[in-house]
Amino acid sequence: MIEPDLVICDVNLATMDVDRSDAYGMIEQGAVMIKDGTIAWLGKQADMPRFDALVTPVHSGKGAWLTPSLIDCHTHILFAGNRATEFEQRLQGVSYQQIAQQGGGIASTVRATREADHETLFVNAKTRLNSLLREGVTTVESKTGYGLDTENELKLLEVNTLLSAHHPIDIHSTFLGAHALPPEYAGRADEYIDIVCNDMLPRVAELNLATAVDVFCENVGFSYEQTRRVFEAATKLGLKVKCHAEQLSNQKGTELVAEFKGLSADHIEYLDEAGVIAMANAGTTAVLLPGAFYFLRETQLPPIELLRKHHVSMAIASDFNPGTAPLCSLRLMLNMGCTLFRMTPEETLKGVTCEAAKALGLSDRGVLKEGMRADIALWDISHPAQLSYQFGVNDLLNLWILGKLIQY
Ligand SMILES: O=C(O)CC[C@@H]1NC(=O)NC1=O
Ligand SMILES: [Fe+3]
Repeated sequence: MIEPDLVICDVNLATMDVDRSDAYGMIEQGAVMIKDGTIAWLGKQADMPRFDALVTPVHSGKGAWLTPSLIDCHTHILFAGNRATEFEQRLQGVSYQQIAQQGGGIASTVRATREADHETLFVNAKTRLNSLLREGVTTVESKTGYGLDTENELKLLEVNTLLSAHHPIDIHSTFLGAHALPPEYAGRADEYIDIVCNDMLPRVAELNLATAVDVFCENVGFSYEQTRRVFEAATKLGLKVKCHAEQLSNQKGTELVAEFKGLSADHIEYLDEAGVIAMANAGTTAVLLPGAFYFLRETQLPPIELLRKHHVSMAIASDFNPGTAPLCSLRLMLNMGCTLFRMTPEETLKGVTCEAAKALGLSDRGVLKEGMRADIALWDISHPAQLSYQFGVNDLLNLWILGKLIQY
């Protein structure tokens, strides 16, 4: 007999377990038993093992739907200031280039972030995490990238450590020192990459402040060769790599991150079939970011059919950032994944659960399965497709992290 800490019954399960033949890994009229923060048993309620109902808390879902809680595998929540005035300028026809020449764009967020202390950055990020928590998000990847010098990039990683200790959401840190060229290195990109590789990365690894390293490989970011240098330095230090790749053009960043068996290639609107095949061969996950596509009014769609053809995992994330995706909602991304990218509701729900876990190199979450973390969401819906179909409806009934009920 199992002695669970909690039993959740009278529910329908969208397990997202690809080993189950039904869509969404569906189990109707199911139940879940939780022990020590993990799933001890799940299945048809009629098959549930005996337990002592007198001592075990039982939560009836009253026929609602249970899924793995959601994972936002690509965010830039660590920053100060905002770019609302730029938003106005762009609506009046001022181009990105003109704004950047005026010292706007990423540079303006870098100035504000460098001036901000730990507390300001913590409070800013906490507010954004609370918004995601209310949508059922319990794991978030948080990138650096607005410090752009050793002191400030480490400051951002220290804030991530504080957030993980003081917020229920599980934070995974990615170092993105190669996000943009800081103004003091204008025209000297190779020298800045020297600093990233020889000063920042060793400190990040020594202090164990990040689990992955990302680079913005783009004609307005860093070159293929500069990206390779960062990946080589990261790999030597035992850090996994991922890449903002093919967002605005094809710089072959995806093939490069695949060469390093990287975790993910992110954005990939301009990806070609050679890049998709490289991802398939390397097991690299595609991270699709419909929020930036929408906010930039991009017209080049990512190659969804090619990703399907070559069985490349597809995750979806918010890319929340002040410049190209000031949209702090993973549920909105579920809807945009279908509406803009023509993905199926099952693909988008996989994109924020099991595939998002894969994009972060995590194998302990994102699926309702025995042995997995009991990170679970209960929804007031009559079918899992409703999670991408409807937006803005308060349909989250309950949220558990490691089997503990979360107030949000
Ligand atoms: O504009 C910003 O602040 C970030 C832009 C953001 N960063 C990146 O690598 N791609 C993006 O869209
Ligand atoms: Fe991004």
